[in-house]
Amino acid sequence: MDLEVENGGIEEDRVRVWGKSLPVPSVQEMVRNDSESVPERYIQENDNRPLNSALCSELSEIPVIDFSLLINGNEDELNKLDFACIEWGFFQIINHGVAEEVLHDMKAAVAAFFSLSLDEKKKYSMPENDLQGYGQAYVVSEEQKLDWGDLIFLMTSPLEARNMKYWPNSVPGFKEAVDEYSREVERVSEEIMANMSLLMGMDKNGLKRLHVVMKQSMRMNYYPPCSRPDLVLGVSSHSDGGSITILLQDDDITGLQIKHKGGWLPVKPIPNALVVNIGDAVEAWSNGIYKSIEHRAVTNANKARMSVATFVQADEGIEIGPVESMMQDRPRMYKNVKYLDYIKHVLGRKMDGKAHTNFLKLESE
Ligand SMILES: O=C(O)CCC(=O)C(=O)O
Ligand SMILES: [Fe+2]
Repeated sequence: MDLEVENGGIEEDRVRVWGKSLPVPSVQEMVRNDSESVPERYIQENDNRPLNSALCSELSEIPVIDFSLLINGNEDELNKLDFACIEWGFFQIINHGVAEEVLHDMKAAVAAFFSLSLDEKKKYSMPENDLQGYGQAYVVSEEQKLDWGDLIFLMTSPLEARNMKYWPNSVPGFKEAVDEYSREVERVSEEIMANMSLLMGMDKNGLKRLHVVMKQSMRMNYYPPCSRPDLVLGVSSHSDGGSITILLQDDDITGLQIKHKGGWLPVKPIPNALVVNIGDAVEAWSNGIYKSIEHRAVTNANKARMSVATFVQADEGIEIGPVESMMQDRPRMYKNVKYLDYIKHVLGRKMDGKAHTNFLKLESE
């Protein structure tokens, strides 16, 4: 089906690949009406069920980076960041300077949105030809397994990328809370990328320059409790296609799991910390030294969980591939491709219900 869109060029392409999602029921509403049933469409194939896939044999925690030490040029902390990006692809940051109140207001804004009536939430529904709004992403067939969660996806930066018709103005303080959090996450993500740039043999602005435009979007997730958490996934396994992702999650409910040493490892929340992970673009720029790790979210029988994933992404018009400084003593492992083509590839596979592959990798050809 060809979509009629008014935007030209890249925007049109993006809408074309992104905009095919079928409408699906709200999981939150389903659970409100009947908290026991788990419809067939949500029951994962055997191998993907939370308890059937191997858990990581090590009982370890992802690295914790002290952001205040990092930005003050502490050498040990910089080395810790390097280790985290190489061995884990995931870490938590503490002492990041984002005020507790800002984190609290952001979570409260998301909670307030999801507590609106269904009719009210539907005013911000994601239409077929857009990726922004309230709903579920990448649903293309009646057979496809569905995630046990609802979401609202918003472009947050640059300002001209925002489409305010999807911003729930019936939630008092929503815009202010997102604005403030967005600015803070931008500061934090720029500092992290500045330090990664140094580690990758560039100057501090290396990664920022490669982005041309630093784009930021937020996926706000709401996972209702599930009577059979052993059968469903809040978000099925994926890696993030952007540069880095910053995740804000509930302090007291574990849901995120990451692939580590061949098994799934739960990430235990640290109150007021932020979880950071490497996306496919940084993996490619770093020539595969930094890893974009598969992750998923599981549910539980008792409590709803919320999270906000903030994606930092480069302009779709750029070309991505390993930077020179990462190919000095290592052969090229990734090819150069237009970032837009990469996004199309990733989304195309999602739309076809296929497993994710990082087609930038030369060995995977
Ligand atoms: O909710 C979570 O813990 C993970 C969310 C996530 O991976 C995403 O939105 O990309
Ligand atoms: Fe993710």
